[in-house]
Amino acid sequence: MSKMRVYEYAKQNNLSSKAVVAFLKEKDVDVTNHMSTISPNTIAMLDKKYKAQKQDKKEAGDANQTKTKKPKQHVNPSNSNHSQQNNMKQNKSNNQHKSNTQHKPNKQQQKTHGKQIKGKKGKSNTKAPANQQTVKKETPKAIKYHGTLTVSELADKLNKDASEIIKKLMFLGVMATKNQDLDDDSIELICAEFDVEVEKEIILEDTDLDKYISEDKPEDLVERPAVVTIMGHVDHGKTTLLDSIRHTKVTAGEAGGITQHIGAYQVENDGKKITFLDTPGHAAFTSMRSRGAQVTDVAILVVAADDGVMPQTVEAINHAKAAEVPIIVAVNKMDKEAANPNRVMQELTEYELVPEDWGGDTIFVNLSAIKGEGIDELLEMIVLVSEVEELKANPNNNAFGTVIDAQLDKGRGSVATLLVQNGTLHVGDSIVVGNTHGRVRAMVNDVGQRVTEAGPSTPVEITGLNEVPEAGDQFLVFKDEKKARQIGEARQQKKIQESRSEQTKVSLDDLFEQIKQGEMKEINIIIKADVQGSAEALASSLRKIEVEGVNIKIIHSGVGAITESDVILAAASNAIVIGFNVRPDANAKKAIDREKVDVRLHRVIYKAIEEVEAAMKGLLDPEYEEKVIGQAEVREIFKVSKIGTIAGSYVTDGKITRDAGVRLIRDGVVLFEGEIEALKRFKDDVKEVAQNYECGITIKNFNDIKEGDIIEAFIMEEIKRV
Ligand SMILES: Nc1nc2c(ncn2[C@@H]2O[C@H](COP(=O)(O)OP(=O)(O)OP(=O)(O)O)[C@@H](O)[C@H]2O)c(=O)[nH]1
Repeated sequence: MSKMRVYEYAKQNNLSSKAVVAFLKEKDVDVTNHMSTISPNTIAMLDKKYKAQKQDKKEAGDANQTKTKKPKQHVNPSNSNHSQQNNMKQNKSNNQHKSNTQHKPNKQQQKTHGKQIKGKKGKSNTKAPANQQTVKKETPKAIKYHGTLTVSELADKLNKDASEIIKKLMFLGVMATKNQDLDDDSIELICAEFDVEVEKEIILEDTDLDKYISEDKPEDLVERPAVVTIMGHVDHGKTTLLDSIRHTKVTAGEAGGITQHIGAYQVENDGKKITFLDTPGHAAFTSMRSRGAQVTDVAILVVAADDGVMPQTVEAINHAKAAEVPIIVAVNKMDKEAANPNRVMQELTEYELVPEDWGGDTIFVNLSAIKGEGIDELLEMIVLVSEVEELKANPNNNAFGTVIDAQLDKGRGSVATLLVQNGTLHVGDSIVVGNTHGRVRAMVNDVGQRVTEAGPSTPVEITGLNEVPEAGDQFLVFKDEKKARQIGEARQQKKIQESRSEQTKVSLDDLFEQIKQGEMKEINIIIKADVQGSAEALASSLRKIEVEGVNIKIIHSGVGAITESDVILAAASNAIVIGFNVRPDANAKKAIDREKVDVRLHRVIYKAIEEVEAAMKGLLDPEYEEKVIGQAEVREIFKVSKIGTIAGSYVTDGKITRDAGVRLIRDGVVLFEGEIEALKRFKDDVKEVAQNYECGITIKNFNDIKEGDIIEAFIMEEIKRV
């Protein structure tokens, strides 16, 4: 038992600090006020007094609870008299066991409690005075809540101890901690246990943009252009392809042929438009998706014909698959001598991308981005796929969509490229964008022309927002300017609040809880390993783990360090990353912190498997390792009859802390291992003593200390898995 302050003890035991201080003073313990520190001995003394009392309190409390549970009994005089008598009887008999000195502060405490009750409820005279200290607050008849409640929040509402709720939950077969959210059913069950009516208030989130999106009737929907993202391995030609498409297809003569880079552009093929997002690569694609924005309809996977499938090719495939976006394979650099499109096709079959000629359904287009060959065919195929996908929108609705890019321009202020996903955006529209708002002042299209409106799948750069939104933010137009302002401001507020309460992603430690609560039936895992063989071995062993009702889904596996892109994919897909003989690189480490992604590093396959399996079964205990934090040399011994042996010591190394574990070492042999009872500098209790300082140490339940002994202090540290 370590030391604590009076108020801590009082709080833990539901007592008033005043009563505790009074009692201790009476016992000649040196305390002045609620901030005074009390030693383990004193705590033991207090326990002796109050824990015994608590038992009484509990019994009396139980009797009382029955009363409050059934309100009818309240008004039944014979009943209440009966219980009064009962309680009085109990109290009397309890007091008989106590000495006079104990009796006194007891009374004083009753008085304080009595006052509180009177002040709050004004009902104290309906209860027996001797019983007042045992009555906490009454159980309410009904409670209301919205959203969710944690165990301790529910306890507060019911005027109960969290432990009582935890106990009830245990009986219901649910293991819960104080800070755990309860689902509606559990809240209802617990309240039923206490005879409390419960009502969940549904508060509509006024800040949710979805709430304001009006549904379109099927007859109002018309075809819209596909939005395409180009992905692939480094240097396989993504940028060249984007440029090539733009130059061959952007209508000549528009804005003098000068193209603007606004983050997206549109081309026309056979009278059909296609929108290309201008940031190639899957990181941007997935970071948008992780923010809830699904903008891409079709993914073009660029694979260099002379290089074949490379690690980022695989990543891109997995990112597109995770987003359930159809993939068209563009086999690039066909002009090169070493081009081998068959090899590319062969390699991609492993990833379930099988060309139609080989019995699959993936479209492959051979091209040379640099020469502009095969571009037309690619565009045709995109149109084909988008027709199959039946991409539609209602141009007559209020516009909504996603921010593609945004920045602060010295002259123009906040400048944002928006992709309209539904409706039509007009100059002058009142708009909420992410957590900011404003009025569309001016709109410029992808070829630098000023426009007054932009329909579905059109990218436009707008000015007029109060602040700079973020890529991936959603926007929505409001007819009413005031409403837009209100919602924009409310969202800003909400964002501030949310950034305070940390977002949590799946972690192995709470996996079991989530599985149990039915939140998750599938566990997404990303594997990174040093060699392909181990990645495969790990993946296949993980897939074999069988825990009822849960599936493991390997959404990506690859060779090499854990990268930022892996982490972003994990965050977007609520996945856990397992690193086998690899480490996160610097950017990935930052992303892990930022995105709160659970990353587990292993060197032995079966350990990784065991860990996931254990987590799935809810057995994941934190692992601890011992860390020696300091040593002290015993220089003098004081024997005090009440306390035992005090070792006057000198800290030779590190530090000694009051809550550390200690070992007594004599001539290199460990004689005893235990806890510190008291750590003092002169007369004061201290939390820690640093190197080169003297101190007095008493060891709990151990007095055989001699001069020259070494006291070693150690702590148990949880092993960080990352
Ligand atoms: N021969 C040939 N070279 C090409 C072709 N397409 C791209 N390249 C060349 O390949 C190199 C890489 O092309 P990029 O378009 O920059 O590749 P990327 O995929 O955008 O690369 P990152 O932006 O680094 O990811 C450049 O030197 C291009 O000129 C092609 O069709 N044929």
